[in-house]
Amino acid sequence: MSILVFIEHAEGEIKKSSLEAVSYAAAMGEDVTAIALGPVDESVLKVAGKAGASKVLHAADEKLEKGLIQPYAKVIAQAMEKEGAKTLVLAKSSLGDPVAARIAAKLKAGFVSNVADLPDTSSGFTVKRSIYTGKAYANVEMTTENKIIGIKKNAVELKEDGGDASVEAFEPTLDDADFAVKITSQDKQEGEILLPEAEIVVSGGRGMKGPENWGMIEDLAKTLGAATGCSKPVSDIGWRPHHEHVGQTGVKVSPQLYVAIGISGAIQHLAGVNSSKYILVINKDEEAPFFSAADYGIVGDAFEVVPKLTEALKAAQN
Ligand SMILES: Cc1cc2nc3c(=O)[nH]c(=O)nc-3n(C[C@H](O)[C@H](O)[C@H](O)COP(=O)(O)OP(=O)(O)OC[C@H]3O[C@@H](n4cnc5c(N)ncnc54)[C@H](O)[C@@H]3O)c2cc1C
Repeated sequence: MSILVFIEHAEGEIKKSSLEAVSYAAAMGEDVTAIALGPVDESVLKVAGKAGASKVLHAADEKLEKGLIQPYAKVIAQAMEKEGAKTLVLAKSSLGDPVAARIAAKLKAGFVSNVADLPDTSSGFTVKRSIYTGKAYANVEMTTENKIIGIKKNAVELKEDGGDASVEAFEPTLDDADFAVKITSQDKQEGEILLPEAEIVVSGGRGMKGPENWGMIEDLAKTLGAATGCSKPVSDIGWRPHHEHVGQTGVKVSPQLYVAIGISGAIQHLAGVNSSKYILVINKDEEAPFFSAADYGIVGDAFEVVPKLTEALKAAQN
């Protein structure tokens, strides 16, 4: 019996969070089949093998190009039935969660999202999910035969030592009613790294004193290939656009590295960043609360530290 993993792709690549989901399923010790929807090159899908999938089902229909909840749920449920898969694993995402909820209703499956560790099967089937914006864990027992597990970003080690997966065309049964809801257009910020997807985020707070000083944040971000973010007051005052505001009431990020510059570390800000793998804090006040959430800290004036850091990184890159 195999585990099915729904993999999302964008701009000709499988999303890293989906590859983490494949690695999670492979670590469960069963054969892993992945499923990808919409047009994408076969060579891209083969990469799922490195993370642990033996096969990728590809429903290449152009109508599945954009992530539509209803048809996606139908296709993935059909794939589960075809493969005899009782477990579906997918990355927790704005697409994955509603698709999973719909499949759960269809297949009478239990669904737990934001899972951060492998299931404990010593007595029953219990998964550990991250709650309270990463501040605590809940153990959840799943008693249904069909199970859906949504994986928290950055919680699982990505396996990269497998071979290529085989790719098999998958022809689902769909009808016009499945496409009753259409995405008519999608606008994306151009030329920037999107904050929610970024692997590295460089954020500035009120300690930056004014918008005229953001050049050094942008320079550091560009050097690191990072997206830029900010604290709420910074966007409230209009120093930075609102879509950069990180925190409880803003964007929640889960990058590999979050660099917080001149941000105090209020609980509402931390709520948006504590899923980051590593946090580096630069603050001139050694008592700033952010230091207790940091993996690395530099106590110093941002106006001295940041240009030196950027310079050193540029020198190291050359
Ligand atoms: C309901 C509610 C929701 C909220 N939601 C959010 C949210 O989503 N996101 C969010 O960010 N906030 C949110 N807030 C606001 C939050 O409580 C804090 O007020 C805010 O995060 C503080 O922003 P800051 O750290 O940029 O500014 P400050 O608290 O003013 O901190 C500035 C920091 O910069 C440091 N500093 C000053 N000069 C320098 C220098 N030269 N070099 C280095 N460091 C320097 C200071 O030591 C200080 O630690 C919310 C508040 C409420 C009540």
